[in-house]
Amino acid sequence: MTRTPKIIRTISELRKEVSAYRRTASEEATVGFVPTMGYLHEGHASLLKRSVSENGLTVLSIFVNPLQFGPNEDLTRYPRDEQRDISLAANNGVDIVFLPAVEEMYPQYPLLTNISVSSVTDHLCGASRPGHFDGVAVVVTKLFNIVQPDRAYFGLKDAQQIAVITRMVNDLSIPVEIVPCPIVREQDGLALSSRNVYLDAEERAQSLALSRSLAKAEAWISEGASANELARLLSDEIRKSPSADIDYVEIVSYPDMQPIEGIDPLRNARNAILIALAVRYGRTRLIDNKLVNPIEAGELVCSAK
Ligand SMILES: Nc1ncnc2c1ncn2[C@@H]1O[C@H](COP(=O)(O)OP(=O)(O)OP(=O)(O)O)[C@@H](O)[C@H]1O
Ligand SMILES: CC(C)(CO)[C@@H](O)C(=O)[O-]
Ligand code: BAL
Repeated sequence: MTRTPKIIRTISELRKEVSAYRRTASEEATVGFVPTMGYLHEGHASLLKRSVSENGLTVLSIFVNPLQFGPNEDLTRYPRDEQRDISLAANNGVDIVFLPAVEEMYPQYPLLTNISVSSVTDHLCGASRPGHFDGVAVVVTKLFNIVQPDRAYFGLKDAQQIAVITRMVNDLSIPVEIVPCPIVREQDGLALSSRNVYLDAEERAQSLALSRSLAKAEAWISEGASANELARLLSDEIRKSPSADIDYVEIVSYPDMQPIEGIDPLRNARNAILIALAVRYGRTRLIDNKLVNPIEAGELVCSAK
């Protein structure tokens, strides 16, 4: 569905548009929201399509949030292409693209307010990117306050992010339903990510080690691997790509994100388990994951509102 979206850069104008929609639309009409950092790809498009199919109004935000980048991370070189993003939004039926400048979002910088979700951030990206999820929690809360959506759509590629946001929304009674959406992959298995553009041809070829190792995980679990053995098998498989620099390979419960203890072999687990990877190729850090027993995970993570 093609539609020319409204391009909005200020909080006040965005609020005005969404209120006008709510005033004129029927009572059951809902607002769907897809927060992103732009440089959109088919993973983002899948979230937009889902929102457009489930809501009367879909708002896409594009904002590279400085609060969630560490001092040595890629904030300044993060890929951007506003015109291409607006075309992708139009091709997917988005009604409003919200494109605030940093000064619009954070007129008083640095902020004096922080939101810190504990425990679910102890491992994986929470441990390897200190402060990252505080920055995500602040910007997502701020965006929720601006857009006031009924539903917000997030990709399971960032599974820990969904766990953090769902817990925050439940803890703080933020009135929004969090909708987790499946990981979209290239045909050869690489999870789509804006950062894939950083990879040179050799790194791109080697990066298949992430999805290849995850594809083997189910067989290793059926064969009786424990969590530690599975982590070792995955790491050995990833290291077959010689430039891989493993940040983490972790097996945790989902969505509480705690190391698996007392379940051996892992195939005896009845609750959802997340197998999560972060691997560097040169200057590019890639993440990927696989949910085991995902039906339980779906029930657990969809509980907000
Ligand atoms: N391959 C994918 N499949 C499904 N959803 C995705 C995929 N990649 C990103 N998303 C989701 O899109 C939303 C916005 O993510 P973001 O703009 O950071 O894109 P990204 O490709 O993950 O970027 P990055 O390379 O910075 O990790 C998040 O909810 C994220 O989980
Ligand atoms: C949710 C988000 C847009 C917040 O900046 C970001 O973390 C992302 O793109 O996943
Ligand atoms: N999708 C994750 C955003 C980040 O890496 O900062």
